[in-house]
Amino acid sequence: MSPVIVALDVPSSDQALALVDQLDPALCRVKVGKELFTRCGPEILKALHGRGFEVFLDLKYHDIPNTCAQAVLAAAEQGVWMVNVHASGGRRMMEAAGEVLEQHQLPTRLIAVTVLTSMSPDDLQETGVTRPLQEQVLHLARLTRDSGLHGVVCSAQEASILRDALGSDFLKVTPGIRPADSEVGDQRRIMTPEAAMAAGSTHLVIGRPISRAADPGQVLRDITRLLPR
Ligand SMILES: O=C(O)c1cc(=O)[nH]c(=O)n1[C@@H]1O[C@H](COP(=O)(O)O)[C@@H](O)[C@H]1O
Repeated sequence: MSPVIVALDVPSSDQALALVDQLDPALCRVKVGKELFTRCGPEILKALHGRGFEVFLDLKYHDIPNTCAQAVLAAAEQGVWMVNVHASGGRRMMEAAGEVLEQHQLPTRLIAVTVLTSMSPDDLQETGVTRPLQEQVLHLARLTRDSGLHGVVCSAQEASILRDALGSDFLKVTPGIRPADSEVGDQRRIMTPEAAMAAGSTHLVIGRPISRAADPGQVLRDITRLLPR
């Protein structure tokens, strides 16, 4: 299966479906995030599943353990392939979320966001975290692994450090992917698709470079061609 996950960051179901109709489910999974889900709700998941796509529901839950676990359960019961929480919610929150999936024998992959790829070292410092950014990512990734989750969201710039520390099987889902000629936008820790795979990313989240392209299907095929088989 392809490591590419296309972020469907568009404001309507019609736009999301028009976009995925240009994508081949053999070449990517898709990600539904806060904008699309808040506007369209679970119906969009059904529509994407019906078109043969595996879905990463990216709502980045961060709440008390019970609330977070029940939200993860609600997501998994809709058949999504992957769901995420914020690692900064802590061990008890992550353990509760993992346990509820186990109790219900649901196969959904559960991962945790370490430090958002839009954050620079200065942005992180400003939140009161004083250790270097890569150390904070590693710290939260260890906590995530020790809490029993399947992997993390991090930037590809940290992927090799996490691969060395936590192994290749621990998922490293990396947004902030930018093909050489594309706009950086609000991302701060970026890498090209091929460099990210070489660094140890297991999955590449790609949004605007595909969704805002004149021919999203062609950009996806071009990226796929650059990746190891
Ligand atoms: O959890 C995520 O998917 C996520 C975490 C993170 O640290 N950075 C990040 O960009 N994302 C998501 O990944 C996507 C990146 O989109 P583009 O910047 O358009 O490629 C967006 O949908 C973000 O919400």
